[in-house]
This record gives sequence, C-alpha cells and structure tokens, in this order.
Amino acid sequence: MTEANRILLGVNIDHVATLRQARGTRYPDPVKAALDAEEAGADGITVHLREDRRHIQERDVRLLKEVLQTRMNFEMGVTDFMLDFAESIRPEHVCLVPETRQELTTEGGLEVAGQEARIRAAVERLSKLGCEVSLFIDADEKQIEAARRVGAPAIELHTGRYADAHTPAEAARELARIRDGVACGLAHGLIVNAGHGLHYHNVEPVAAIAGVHELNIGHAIVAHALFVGFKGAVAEMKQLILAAAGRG
Ligand SMILES: CC(=O)[C@@H](O)[C@H](O)COP(=O)(O)O
Ligand SMILES: NCC(=O)COP(=O)(O)O
Repeated sequence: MTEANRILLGVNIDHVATLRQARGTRYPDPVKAALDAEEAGADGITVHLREDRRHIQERDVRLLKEVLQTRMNFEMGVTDFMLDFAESIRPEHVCLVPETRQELTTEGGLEVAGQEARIRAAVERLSKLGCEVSLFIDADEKQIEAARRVGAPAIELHTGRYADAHTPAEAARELARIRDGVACGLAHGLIVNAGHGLHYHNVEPVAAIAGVHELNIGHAIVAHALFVGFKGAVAEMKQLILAAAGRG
C-alpha cells in the first residue's frame, strides 16, 4: 500500500454510550470500546459531545484523553461552552459540526460560507491550542472554499445523503458529488476526510476515492459489534476500507 492510497479509520464510539445512557448504567463503557478499537486497528477515536448529552458525557472525554494510545477526534458544535471545554481537554483533532437538539442525527453540513467570521474565530482559537481543526461540511464547492478561507486545515465531507440514497441512481449521484468534493478539497490544499452513515455494504466506493485521508465510522461498527464483538467489528471494517483503497 502506497502513501497515496493509504486510508485511516476513525472509530466513533458515541453509540456505545447511547446504550449506557438508555438505562443510566455504568456499562457498556465507551472507554473500553475505544481501547478495543485501538487494539483492532483503529487509527483514531471519534466522540461527539452533544449539547443534549444523549450519549457521550464530559467524563468520557476526560477519561479518553488520559488513556487513548492513538488520538482523539472531538466533534463539537460551535458554542462558547464547547470551545471552553475543548480548551480544557486539548484533543489532537477537533471537528466542528452543526447541531440541533431535535435532530435524530447530524442532518447536514456546517454552514461555513454564511458565518465565516464566527467559524474563523473558533478555528483560530482551537489551532492555537495545537488542535488540528476540521469542518464537517457537505460536498459543496462553496462550503469547501469557505473552509479554506477560514483557515481550517481539514474538512470532513458528510456522506449521509449517499448513505440514505433510496435508489442506485441516487447513490451514484451522491457518490459523484463526494468524489468532486474530495477533488475540490485537495485542489485547495485541504486534508479531506469523510463520514456519516457509512456501513459494511456502502463503504467501499467511498474508501476507493483517491485522496480520502480518513473515514469516521460509528453506528454501523457498534451495531455489528453486538454480533461479532467490538474488536472483530473494527477489524472487519478496517480490512474492508484498506482493500477498497488499494483498488481505488
Ligand atoms: C457529526 C457526526 O456525523 C457524528 O457525530 C455522528 O453524527 C454521530 O453522532 P449522532 O448519531 O449523535 O449524530
Ligand atoms: N463524523 C461521522 C462519524 O463520526 C460517524 O458517523 P456514524 O457512522 O455514526 O453515522
């Protein structure tokens, strides 16, 4: 595998915490899931501290920062509280995401073009702490150009519309949009990651796009882990994306 088709897997462990929060128990522990994921080949661990705390809690983030062997990708909304919290944690990576309380999951990309001053201030503040900042955006040229203008070194393209496509033709259109977004991001000198809604049956075409640096995948891995265990689920996904990237 050459550097050009190397691809990283960030494992999102939010939904281990979803199961714990459903009963207010101490288990299952997302910290244990993170350590298992690392042993199975995860290149990083992603967590999203939602404003409504439906899954990951502040304590999880603090503990993870202490014990991770790889690196944390901390997803957060652009709020004063989250910026202060990130400052206290200093994650290696921070991904700025849009967030609304009622949504079932992250519905669209961050609007960067319409609020450049606010996003630039957040990027600057986090970058000064040593965090590599990425912006979770739709594969839209306008947003990608805005991401570059506000000084983010990386973007994560939202793959949710591809994952939710109802027909093969729709999936093909969304995949082409992601492919164009990757090319556009690379042309602007950005690190290009992708994620959301990716699973064992739809991930390969995305992993095969040349230039994608990292895929962040959570829900599908946590779900598969129920049947094969966490390490097995991570290893299977890693194998799948490496093989696809090798073909890409
Ligand atoms: C921003 C993003 O794509 C992930 O955080 C993902 O949304 C997992 O968290 P939720 O399922 O709570 O949206
Ligand atoms: N940023 C996307 C992510 O972390 C994982 O999303 P999902 O696989 O849980 O949909």
